[in-house]
Amino acid sequence: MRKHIHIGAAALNTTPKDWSGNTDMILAVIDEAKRRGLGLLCLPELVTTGYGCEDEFHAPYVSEWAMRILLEKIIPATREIAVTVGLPIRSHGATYNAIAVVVNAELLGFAVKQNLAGDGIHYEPRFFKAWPSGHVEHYDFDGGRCLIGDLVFEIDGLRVGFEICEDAWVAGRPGVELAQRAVDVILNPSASHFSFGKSRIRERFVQEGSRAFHCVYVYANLIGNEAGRAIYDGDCLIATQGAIVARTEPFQFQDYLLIDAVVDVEANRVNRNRQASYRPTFDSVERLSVSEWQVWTEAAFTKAVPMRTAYTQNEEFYRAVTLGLFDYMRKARTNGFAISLSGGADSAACLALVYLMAKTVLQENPQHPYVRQLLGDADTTTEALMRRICVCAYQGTINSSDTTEDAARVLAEETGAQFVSINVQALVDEYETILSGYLGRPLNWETDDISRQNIQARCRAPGIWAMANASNYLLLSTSNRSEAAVGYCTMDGDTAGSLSPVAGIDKTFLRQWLVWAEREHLPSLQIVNGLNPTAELRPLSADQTDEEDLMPYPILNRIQKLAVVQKKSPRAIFDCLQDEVEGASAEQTFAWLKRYFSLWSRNQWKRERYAPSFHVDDENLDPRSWCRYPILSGGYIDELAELEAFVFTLKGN
Ligand SMILES: Nc1ncnc2c1ncn2[C@@H]1O[C@H](COP(=O)(O)OP(=O)(O)OC[C@H]2O[C@@H]([n+]3cccc(C(=O)O)c3)[C@H](O)[C@@H]2O)[C@@H](O)[C@H]1O
Ligand SMILES: Nc1ncnc2c1ncn2[C@@H]1O[C@H](COP(=O)(O)OP(=O)(O)OP(=O)(O)O)[C@@H](O)[C@H]1O
Ligand SMILES: NC(=O)CC[C@H](N)C(=O)O
Repeated sequence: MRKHIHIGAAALNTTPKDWSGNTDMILAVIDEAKRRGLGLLCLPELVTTGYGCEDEFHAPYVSEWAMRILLEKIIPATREIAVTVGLPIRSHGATYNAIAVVVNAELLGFAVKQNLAGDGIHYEPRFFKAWPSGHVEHYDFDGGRCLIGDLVFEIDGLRVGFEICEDAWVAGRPGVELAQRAVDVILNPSASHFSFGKSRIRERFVQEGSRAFHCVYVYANLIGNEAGRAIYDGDCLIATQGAIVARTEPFQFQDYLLIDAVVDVEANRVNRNRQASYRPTFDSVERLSVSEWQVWTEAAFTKAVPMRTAYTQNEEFYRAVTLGLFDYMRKARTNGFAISLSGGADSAACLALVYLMAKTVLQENPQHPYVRQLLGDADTTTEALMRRICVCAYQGTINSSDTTEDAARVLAEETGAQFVSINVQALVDEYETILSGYLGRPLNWETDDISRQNIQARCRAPGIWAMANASNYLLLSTSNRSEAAVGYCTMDGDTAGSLSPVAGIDKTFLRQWLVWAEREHLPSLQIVNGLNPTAELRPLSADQTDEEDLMPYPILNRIQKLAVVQKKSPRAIFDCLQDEVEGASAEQTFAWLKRYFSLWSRNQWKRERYAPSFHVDDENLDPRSWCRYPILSGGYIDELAELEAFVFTLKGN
């Protein structure tokens, strides 16, 4: 009875060029799929090499190695199952992003990506060429020949086509053509990074693909922090007749996730048949078929589809970042994290995220091999894990307050992290003496403000670095996106570190997230949440605050969004702010804009030097993954001069 198929999708936590690690996971998930009785399994794109190999895709040996793994390890493991496996393929002197279709230990051919992802954090056109739609040819490999290109694969009468990740995000998606070629199944092997709310977009095109194209639509994504910056949520989906019938629970601390469903292929065929708009394509494309083994199943069971946890944005943030931190820690082969803990919001957020990482992994996968490697067999408490993986240091000067020290200590205690309080004033004095000797005069705050602030910030770097080195920890740099926009940080001071967990998110979000985290997880954040953000670098009597030095954070974030995301000119932003900000005079608005644009353009070099950060939305400022800006530029001098002249006219002069 050729009616139902048992089909699945898997998310894998791959690592670029971890040949044996990736292969072992692929073999394990194929094994599991066979045990569950699946006929067809879809794996993510470029799963053999890892998606994020960057310029290594130019190295001929990388595609050769992936091909060798496919032929020698993966194909022999696919007896009595059909599996799709992503790998780079060389042809016509170029590299293509391809999917091998392997059925019952036989290579049927390769489907190839037709729409490359080249926006945002994606650089695929740098590595790959797009395959021309409708084109098919022969591909010779060591020991064989098969077809490659825009193929429909016929497996035992089941017609299978592909949309490979970005293919499904474009207006002219290949699914339209595939539907006219009467495919029963569209497989979508993806590597689609997390950003806020993105899983709902995926759900929409998967559901809609299955409805409009009258097919079973199967979507497989990566899971985890693959290569450092992008985090994958592990979204896998199966839909038929416009409804989701299986999906993964996202953000899991697992090597792989597997979902499966038994679906009625015939029901889609009946629907297509009755559709007046269906116009079969009588194309000349060769079809491939195998018949020795049955892809069809006798089983016609349906399973209840588990509801996906509906995460709020605050939950999505911590789930993504904690998974990002955990994978970064283990893939960098380190033992944990060091944090210079000030009692302020940014470093507190970093510690809270490490704590939530420890708590979540212990709740959801206490036997994770890396956790066991760190803890041994005995301990399973969050506090025990935190003690093992995290050290925090408060580093006071004469400008530090008791309140911030208290905030830091109490928070560290609640998380279970190791805590030390150090006074770095003696170091500050030494460096002030050196500078004063060089200048030939005593220092004072009127003339030496920036130097004196920065000496303090820089005196905090060596100690915490030393603690990080002593335990093979990663030093977390605590900068947030609002500070990054205006370079409100001391290079080689508070920017010191190897990973910036919160540099992808703005201060306003972080502050409200900390209020949520206080309520849901860490009551001791109450002290932190009661403080006004301050660098505490000037004497306490100066009552320094970030917003006094800069501007209110909501204004800063708004300007940043209008300038960076919407690409508006200073003049256009001036008009927006005048409309939006009640009571702000033209002079005040101009002053904010002048400060923002002068600091933004002056400090691109700082953003270039930030430690790697995680991508969580399309307002990211990371120049290496998202937001390009020249290091040296005109500094908005002409734009601001013109705006200032305009503001002058408003005064009626
Ligand atoms: N294009 C370019 N390429 C390379 N270097 C460039 C440059 N433009 C300027 N520079 C150099 O940049 C240097 C200035 O940068 P840097 O030394 O970092 O110092 P700078 O940006 O001048 O001052 C640091 C600021 O960050 C604030 N801060 C510091 C620490 C913590 C916090 C907090 O929020 O807690 C805030 C502090 O209040 C102050 O406003 C100068 O020596 C200048 O020559
Ligand atoms: N007294 C301190 N002890 C330890 N680290 C400090 C101290 N003061 C500053 N730092 C380090 O410098 C970083 C930058 O300070 P910044 O003021 O930007 O952040 P914060 O203090 O965490 O938050 P907020 O800006 O809300 O006060 C801190 O996150 C922390 O890592
Ligand atoms: N790998 C890809 O093709 C990803 C592109 C797609 N727009 C996404 O972000 O999900």
